[in-house]
Amino acid sequence: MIETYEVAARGPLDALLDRLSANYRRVVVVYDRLNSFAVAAAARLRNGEAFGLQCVASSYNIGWLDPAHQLLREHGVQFHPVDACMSKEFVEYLYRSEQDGAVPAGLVMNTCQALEGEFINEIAAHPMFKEQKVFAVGPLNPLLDASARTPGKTRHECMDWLDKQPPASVLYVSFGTTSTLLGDQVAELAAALKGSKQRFIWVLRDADRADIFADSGESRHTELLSRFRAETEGTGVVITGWAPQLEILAHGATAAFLSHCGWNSTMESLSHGKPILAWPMHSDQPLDAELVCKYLKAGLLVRPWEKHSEVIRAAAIQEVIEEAMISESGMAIRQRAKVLGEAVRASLADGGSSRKDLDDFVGYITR
Ligand SMILES: O=c1ccn([C@@H]2O[C@H](COP(=O)(O)OP(=O)(O)O[C@H]3O[C@H](CO)[C@@H](O)[C@H](O)[C@H]3O)[C@@H](O)[C@H]2O)c(=O)[nH]1
Repeated sequence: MIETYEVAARGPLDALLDRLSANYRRVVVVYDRLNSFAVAAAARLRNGEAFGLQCVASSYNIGWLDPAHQLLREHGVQFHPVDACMSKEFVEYLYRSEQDGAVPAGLVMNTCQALEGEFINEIAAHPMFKEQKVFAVGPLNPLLDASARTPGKTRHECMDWLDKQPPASVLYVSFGTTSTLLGDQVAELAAALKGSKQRFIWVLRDADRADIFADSGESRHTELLSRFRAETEGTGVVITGWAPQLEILAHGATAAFLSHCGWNSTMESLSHGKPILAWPMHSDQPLDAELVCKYLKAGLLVRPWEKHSEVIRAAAIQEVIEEAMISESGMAIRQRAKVLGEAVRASLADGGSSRKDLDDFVGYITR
């Protein structure tokens, strides 16, 4: 399917770049690294250059290049073989696009020194990237303040509920846009949330198909949901549509995030100082979970990758929720995430490393 998209996208991209190239001194193409065909499209122009936008962790790059890299080993961070975490077709596509020969001018990465300094510096010095400029400009997500009101926008009703909860008391649960939990696993997670007696917001959605804003979890779980909502009324909220994730993570009542560890969710959570209960599903997520829990020490593993084909029982999930929300070790992890959150924010402020890299990037492309 991705090949079909690529074939269809090449023509319109070439046409757009030709138009821009004729009218501007320089054309800079910032492309998602999955769209590496954009490198050749930029190279065709007399005045074009391409920068890969890296939407995954730079430690994932390191693991991809050398799964037994010292930086990973030193911290007990495990890089699981890529073909154990992704479909064979997708891995083949990634290798093919890596080998198509075209080299971009550089990389713009959604990460920052405060979280991944050692890995970023290692990438910048790596022979594979030595001809390229590397800029770590993350987080790319907006940083919201704790009152979490986006001016001019209608607030999601869960935010009014969150306003009424005590500070740092709510667990936010979401698995991003590409995962669907088995019915049995949904039931176990529901039992764990109820059993833990902790406040929660649970985004129960299936993987996106066409419309990302569509309600995608309600119908499959009607029976369970009506019972669960009645049993947990006042303690939690279930959302089956699109949740205002950033606002929830920024809110002062939110204590922690039970997450699949997609890189955007990981950055969004840490940049708002919230620890992660890590439940990786596929791709880069197992490494992100290891990075957060073992390297950054700002999370707890709910499900180690080795158990990804098993249904995790309620008791095991509940144990991790309780550890994160009410134990002393959980408090230490929450405190660590808070400190990291402040460091991430400082990266974007005047004098911060991401601010400098962004200024350098803009300086370079406008030279
Ligand atoms: O109800 C929802 C669900 C999601 N989001 C947002 O959607 C994004 C989800 O991104 P991410 O956490 O990275 O998860 P995925 O959608 O699963 O991301 C895919 O792409 C990422 C890289 O871009 C990879 O790291 C992941 O493994 C891959 O699954 C985030 O910005 C969330 O804030 C919402 O705002 N509301």
